Amino acid sequence: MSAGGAGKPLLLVSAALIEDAAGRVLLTQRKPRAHLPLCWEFPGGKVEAGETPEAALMREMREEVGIEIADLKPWRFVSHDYATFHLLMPLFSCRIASGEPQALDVHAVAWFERDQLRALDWPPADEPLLEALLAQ
Ligand SMILES: Nc1nc2c([nH]c(=O)n2[C@H]2C[C@H](O)[C@@H](COP(=O)(O)OP(=O)(O)OP(=O)(O)O)O2)c(=O)[nH]1
Repeated sequence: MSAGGAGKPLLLVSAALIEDAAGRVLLTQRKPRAHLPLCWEFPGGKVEAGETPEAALMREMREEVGIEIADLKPWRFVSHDYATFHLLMPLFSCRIASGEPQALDVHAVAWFERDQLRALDWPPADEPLLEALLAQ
């Protein structure tokens, strides 16, 4: 990670840490032609102009996986330098208030056991989040 990066756009993305009663984690898989193709990641997306990070996450969860979320609490964030932009991504812990996750605008959606998480392909920015999650 670099502390420089002058001139690169800052991208603000909100993401969700959603666990079920058994401790499984809900992840989405990126599309084959997206940046970081087919990586598994915390569901979420870009915060649009005029939106709060929380409102953006609620919208993205509706659009991408068809669920309503509640009890959003800031959990961790990452600040990661990608080649063409700098990512600032708050990860909110939250719960599903209604709906069953479906792959509406993602390649796939699935629940994973904690011991399955390390074997997945993740975006590089997510490494510290994964470690924090597995450490708790
Ligand atoms: N949702 C999410 N994005 C992540 C994670 N880790 C990570 O590096 N990213 C990056 C990948 C993308 O470059 C960026 C999210 O942008 P995106 O293009 O997928 O967001 P979006 O859903 O708003 O997409 P779009 O409407 O522009 O197609 O953040 C993560 O855990 N979850």
